[in-house]
Amino acid sequence: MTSSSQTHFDLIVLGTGSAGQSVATSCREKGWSVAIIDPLPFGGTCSQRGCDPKRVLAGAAEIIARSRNLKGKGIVSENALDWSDLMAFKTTFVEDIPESTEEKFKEAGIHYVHGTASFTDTNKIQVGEQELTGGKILIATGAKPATLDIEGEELLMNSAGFLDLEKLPEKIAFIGGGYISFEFAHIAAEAGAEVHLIHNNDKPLKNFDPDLVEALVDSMKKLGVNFHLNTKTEKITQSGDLFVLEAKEEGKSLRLEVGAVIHGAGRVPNIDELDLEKGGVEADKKGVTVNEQMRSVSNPGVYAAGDVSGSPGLPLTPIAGLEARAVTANLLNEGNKTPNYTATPSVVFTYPMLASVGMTEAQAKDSGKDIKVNLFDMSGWYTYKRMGEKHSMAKVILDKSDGSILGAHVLNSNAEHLINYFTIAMRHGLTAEQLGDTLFAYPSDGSDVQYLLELE
Ligand SMILES: Cc1cc2nc3c(=O)[nH]c(=O)nc-3n(C[C@H](O)[C@H](O)[C@H](O)COP(=O)(O)OP(=O)(O)OC[C@H]3O[C@@H](n4cnc5c(N)ncnc54)[C@H](O)[C@@H]3O)c2cc1C
Ligand SMILES: NC(=O)c1ccc[n+]([C@@H]2O[C@H](COP(=O)([O-])OP(=O)(O)OC[C@H]3O[C@@H](n4cnc5c(N)ncnc54)[C@H](O)[C@@H]3O)[C@@H](O)[C@H]2O)c1
Repeated sequence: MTSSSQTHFDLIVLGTGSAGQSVATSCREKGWSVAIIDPLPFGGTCSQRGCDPKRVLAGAAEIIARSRNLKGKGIVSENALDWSDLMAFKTTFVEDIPESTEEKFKEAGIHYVHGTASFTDTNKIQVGEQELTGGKILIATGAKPATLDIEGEELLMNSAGFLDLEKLPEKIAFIGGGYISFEFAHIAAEAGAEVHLIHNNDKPLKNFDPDLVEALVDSMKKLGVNFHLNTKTEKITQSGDLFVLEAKEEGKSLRLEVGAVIHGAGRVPNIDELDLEKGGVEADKKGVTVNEQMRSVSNPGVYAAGDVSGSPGLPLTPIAGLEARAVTANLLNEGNKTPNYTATPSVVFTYPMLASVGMTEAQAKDSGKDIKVNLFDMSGWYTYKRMGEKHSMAKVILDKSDGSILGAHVLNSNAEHLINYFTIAMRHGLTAEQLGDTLFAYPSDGSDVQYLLELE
């Protein structure tokens, strides 16, 4: 580790998440002196408070759903989730991360500081009592739950709180109809809670295909999730151990008494504490304003990557990695690397899973291209029938002029795999004919792909 008296570094990194760690370690490997700062236990959101612990819980919920689908078709046992065992299992994935991340920094000779960083000048960072100067500075401070302007908002539990719940409340409400609420609502419902999902308009999961979202909502309603669309939460109060949520659902009063109200209503770039003005760093509500090389448009010594960057990339882990790799290349070679966002896949880890890559049908229609839309209910197809899946759909959008694949949208147990096949094809320019001509093992999810790609 570098001496604690050192105050100048070739690079100062703010944030130890996917983006920050990647740039810090790569630059250090090339001999740069690097400092990294974070106020929270090192390791960032995805591994400790996001994707990874979430998927451990979702994986168990998936087993329950899968066995229910085959009940009476060979499966007899009534499966059930034990929340505290599941949480203990989840903890095994996250508990070592802060220490192992810190150890990694130590071994690499990266100077690390626990604390909240802020700019004091264009190349100066204050953290606690220390002031550090950086040849270059990377802002990789991620995102945080948006402020909702609801009376009693301080009573909301955020996503990290849900992932740490020691006991699952019997009744639980989620505000927002996006990724977090859908994924957590599914887990909570499979674990036996009464679940309410409150969304402020009639389009939950607004960036996904509406036909497939409708089918997912139908599937979750059958599981017992209560959807409150076009609903405005007005007030949250506490009454003993319970929380009272008062809302207007399509003009009518809604009152819910629940054990927890979870914030799933959007995340915003984490910039409020950075004093960006002192650093001469421009930002807006999308995050730090960067050019195509991820460099601040107002301070050439500053870069941003991941959820905090105001780039066109979605706030997802693979994008944090992609942007970090571009920043590293530009720092090390003073080069001109721009992240290639072509075909960014995204999955909502419910069961069935909902996945998407490329254009939606509406975007493809607006593009003026000559398109073919292949929409299939696949629930009767062998792959899904043998697993007793009632909700299985795919929509693939093709460009008739050159046979290229413009978008793919899938709802079923294999959506995470199918979307990756489409992503490979779209990112590397394979046409529908070429993807359809690929040999996939039979019988597998891949062997269905050819039937989704008909151009005539
Ligand atoms: C519940 C949940 C589930 C998710 N699931 C998925 C998923 O399944 N798939 C997927 O692709 N994405 C998922 N995401 C999104 C994914 O976690 C993020 O896109 C990714 O973690 C962003 O990485 P990052 O490095 O930009 O930021 P982060 O990992 O958030 O790291 C930012 C770090 O900066 C630190 N920081 C903040 N302020 C300061 C400061 N002033 N000074 C120094 N450090 C600071 C923070 O403490 C944090 O550790 C999920 C997110 C959530 C919340
Ligand atoms: N599987 C994944 O990849 C995954 C999972 C979780 C989170 N994430 C990332 O985290 C980000 C944040 O997730 P999220 O689910 O909080 O946000 P989101 O942007 O996906 O959805 C939030 C929804 O809440 C609604 N909303 C906003 N204010 C509301 C209010 N007062 N009442 C009711 N509804 C309201 C909005 O209309 C919006 O559709 C995502 O954009 C995503 O990038 C990804």
